[in-house]
Amino acid sequence: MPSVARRSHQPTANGNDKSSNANRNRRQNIAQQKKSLPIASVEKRLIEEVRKNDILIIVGETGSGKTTQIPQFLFDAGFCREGKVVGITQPRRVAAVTVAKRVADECGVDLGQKVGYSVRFDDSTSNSTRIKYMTDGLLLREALLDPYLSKYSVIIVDEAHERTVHTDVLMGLLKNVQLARSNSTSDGRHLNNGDKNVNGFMSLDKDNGQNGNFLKKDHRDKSSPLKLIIMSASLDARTFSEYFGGAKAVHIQGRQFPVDIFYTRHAETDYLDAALITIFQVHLGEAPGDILVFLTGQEEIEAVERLINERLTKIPEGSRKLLVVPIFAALPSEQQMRAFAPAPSEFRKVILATNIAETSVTIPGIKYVIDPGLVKARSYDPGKGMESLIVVPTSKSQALQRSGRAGREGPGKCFRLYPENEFEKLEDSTMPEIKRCNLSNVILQLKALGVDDILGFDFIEKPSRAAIIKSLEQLFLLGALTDDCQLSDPVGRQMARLPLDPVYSKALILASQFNCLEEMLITVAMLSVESIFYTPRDKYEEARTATKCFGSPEGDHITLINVYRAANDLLEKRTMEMNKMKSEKVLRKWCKENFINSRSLRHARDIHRQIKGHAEQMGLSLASCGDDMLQFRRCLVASFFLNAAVKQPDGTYRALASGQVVQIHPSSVLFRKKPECIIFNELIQTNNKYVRNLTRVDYLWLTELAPQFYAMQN
Ligand SMILES: Nc1ncnc2c1ncn2[C@@H]1O[C@H](COP(=O)(O)OP(=O)(O)OP(=O)(O)O)[C@@H](O)[C@H]1O
Repeated sequence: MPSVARRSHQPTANGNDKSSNANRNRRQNIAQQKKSLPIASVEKRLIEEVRKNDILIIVGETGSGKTTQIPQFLFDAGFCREGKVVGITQPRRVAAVTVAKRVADECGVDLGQKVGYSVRFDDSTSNSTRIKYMTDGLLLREALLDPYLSKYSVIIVDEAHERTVHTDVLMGLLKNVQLARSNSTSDGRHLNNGDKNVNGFMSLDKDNGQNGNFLKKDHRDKSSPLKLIIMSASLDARTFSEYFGGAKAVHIQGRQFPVDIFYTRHAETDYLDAALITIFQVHLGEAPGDILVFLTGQEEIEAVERLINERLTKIPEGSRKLLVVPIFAALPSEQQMRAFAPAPSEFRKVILATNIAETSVTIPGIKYVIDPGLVKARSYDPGKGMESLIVVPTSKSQALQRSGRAGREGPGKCFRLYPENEFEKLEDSTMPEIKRCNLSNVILQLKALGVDDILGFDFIEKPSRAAIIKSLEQLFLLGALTDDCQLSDPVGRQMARLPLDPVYSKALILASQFNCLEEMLITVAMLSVESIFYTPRDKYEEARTATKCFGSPEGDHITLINVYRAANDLLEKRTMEMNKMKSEKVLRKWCKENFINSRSLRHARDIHRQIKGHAEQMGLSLASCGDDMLQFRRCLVASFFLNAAVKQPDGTYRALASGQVVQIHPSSVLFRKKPECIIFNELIQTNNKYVRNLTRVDYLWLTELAPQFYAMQN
């Protein structure tokens, strides 16, 4: 294939010719690539299977072309006639966005037209969108407004092996939607459940409610059953097949390019150091090609980023051309996209990623994967009602997915930083998230969908009874459920509409009554990001002095508000004279001087903008309590009363709801002050149990502001 560069030496009439040639070349390349994918040769047979089976399970190697090609096959086979849409869910937004971009490109259309994506807070679809990529959580939200998911002819649940809590709930929901749609009469009435429901539900929108809405839409007739496809590279097809009553499973053979797997001889004692050494070994010893390293979280990624940059200064100048690009969930989308952009040609790119880059995505240029074999996972103790994040070994299927990120454009190599016999000991697949997380959010959504009997819901794997009951209890205490376990109106309904954890949703609703919504919006945004303060070990004292000016004697919540407002003031003062780029620069400089993590702050500002929009839409009163922070602290108690702790004689604290003994984390502004009673937002479990993000409160406020819990206790 002649390269664009070579062509540019030839005389051309004008620049347009050049770019149209380049475009033509690109299109030919893409067409060629599509044809060479293993899946291309089975298009016809796959479509036949979809026609014959209402539920189909597809298992095919990573990179075989499932995610990008199958939706296009379905489109070409007529599944999008009469305005119908093929929907593809992904566990992660970054996958939904990047795959949609790629498929739009392959189809030669603008993103948002025939091909689009929709993720929380970001919608790139239009009336003409026929192939729609989205997160599983988003499809669940859509079901609140359109219980029959009537615009979809096919829904593909991709990367089902990840078993996110949303995927699992979606599975139960889709099973019922499919049944309801195949049992609908031509006037749209559902035969089994009378007028009322699919999952037993009514729509969230009141005037969209029980009887009216779905009877009007004539496309929910018998002629439009919903096709379901469950897809992954590393799926235990039997579990899914059994769940869907013996659904057919097909396997797509073949992968595009080989990936050689390497293991260490012995277990590594320091996996970060091992990762660092491997990065430099690849950089200095292997053929060109970018590197993807899997780490467990933002802090770790940022630490490794610094270490790489430090080490780079110590190697010969000619070998320094290594560009480090981080990618993790809390990074704003534009910054995440930097990982997908090519590095300048003289550089090798090393991407430091969490498991958000583990499935579905193709990062162009990646030839080497470095996998320490660890992941940060949620863990939940229903007895104590506490959720925490812990670092655990990956499963075999995660390891497979990770190595599958290489070998997509050519042969690749994967370096697993553990011995081969350790691999054999790994679990085959990850424990479903639904079995290890707080279920309040899921239950709130199911309730909003009208599912009354949560314990009886057809989960693919049931969460424990104790976890369900604990979460029902929490929702009741938050006022989201009535005495007879129905969604309360308006509080429960409002909470279900906010795309936040239920306690945070409740905090916003209460804050509008306490006249401190402005402060609470900032607090929730700042609490939603990882580590606002950044304290390098070698500059500990300097950092403490710099951040002192934001510190509030009342605690960390107000301290966070102070930081946010100081940044805002700075930007407001300068915006008049500066364009956006300059103001970003100023903010970055200010953050650096004040030991604030500028990425986290930007992310918090982004979240703030979005949740403020939701609060406005819901008509919540956007007042500020001004200097009267007492109101705000009282509101914290009314919202987060389940996280209250009191000081014990030995200086430790007892968390009142769970009875656990905890300590104040050294990063808190109240670390030395040790007030009598506190409200906290986070529990971290290391050798000790630490609470972080806390505020001093009055013990008596607990019974006054949360009598539903504390009056019962006394
Ligand atoms: N953005 C992209 N740039 C270049 N090539 C791409 C891009 N996206 C996909 N491809 C090509 O298409 C192939 C198929 O990708 P696709 O995501 O459809 O595979 P998959 O079978 O769904 O893989 P996985 O199970 O890993 O999600 C990739 O291996 C790669 O060669």
